[in-house]
Amino acid sequence: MFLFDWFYGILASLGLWHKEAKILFLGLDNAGKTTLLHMLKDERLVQHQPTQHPTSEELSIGKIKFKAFDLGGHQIARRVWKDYYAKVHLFYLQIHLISCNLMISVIAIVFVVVGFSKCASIIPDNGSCDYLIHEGQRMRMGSSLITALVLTRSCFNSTSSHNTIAFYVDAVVYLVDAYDKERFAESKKELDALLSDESLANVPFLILGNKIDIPYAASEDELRYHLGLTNFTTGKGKVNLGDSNVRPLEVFMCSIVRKMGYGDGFKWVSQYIK
Ligand SMILES: Nc1nc2c(ncn2[C@@H]2O[C@H](COP(=O)(O)OP(=O)(O)OP(=O)(O)O)[C@@H](O)[C@H]2O)c(=O)[nH]1
Ligand SMILES: [Mg+2]
Repeated sequence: MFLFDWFYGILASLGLWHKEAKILFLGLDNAGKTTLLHMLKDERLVQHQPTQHPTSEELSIGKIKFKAFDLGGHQIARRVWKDYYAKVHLFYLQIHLISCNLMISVIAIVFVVVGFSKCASIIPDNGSCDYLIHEGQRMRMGSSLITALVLTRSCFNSTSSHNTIAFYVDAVVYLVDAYDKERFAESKKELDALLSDESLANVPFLILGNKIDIPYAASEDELRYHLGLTNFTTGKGKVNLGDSNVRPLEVFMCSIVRKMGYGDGFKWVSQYIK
């Protein structure tokens, strides 16, 4: 099978069967992310509803495991993109009960439970608790968290520290609808935000200009120009960027429905996945 061959060939040549590569599929709504994911998964062209919730697919071919994350592209969905690549600040909060008024303690505990209910983990440990808080979730905890901390300060002795780790992303595949010229500026804005995010510094970006089967879709040069990439792409084919500290970035035009173009793109990006 053709798709099997090129996919296996790309990943096998890189030794990716030894690890689970994490690739994010990003881009505006209607760009074709889910269509691509399913085309890679089972080579089927399916009409999808707009993606409401992030999904991931383990693409397992032979011994190769490859995890692709399809994050919806509409405006609300874009807010969670960061949760999938941002550096994670782990807040380490150790709380010891030191006193006090039972009523305040109970209220404090309720607020703590509500406020921290979305935390990554809660590990009871001899009367103290450690809370690991995901940076992306921190904002959403809102007032109950603040109230919890204020209350706990009054009846608990707490110490906190935090350190930063990063979720590792191997590559970003950024899809653009090459026919929808009116939305190039919006697409550029989102792309610029991703490219300037320090959590994604040095992560290879494959930009796919999709839907070139539609007459009057933008050409590659046109797309590069509108995305502001004219002088920023790093070259097709095998380009060794090893010691240069330059982020690999390239534009490939494709038509997912016609099964053309994206294979070259994946082949290109795979050389930069360590
Ligand atoms: N003509 C054409 N249409 C395509 C192509 N790829 C995808 N589409 C169509 O574009 C529309 C949107 O595709 P989706 O894969 O749902 O887009 P998405 O990026 O996942 O969108 P959200 O889930 O809203 O973020 C669908 O109607 C697809 O059939 C292509 O190569 N050519
Ligand atoms: Mg989708």
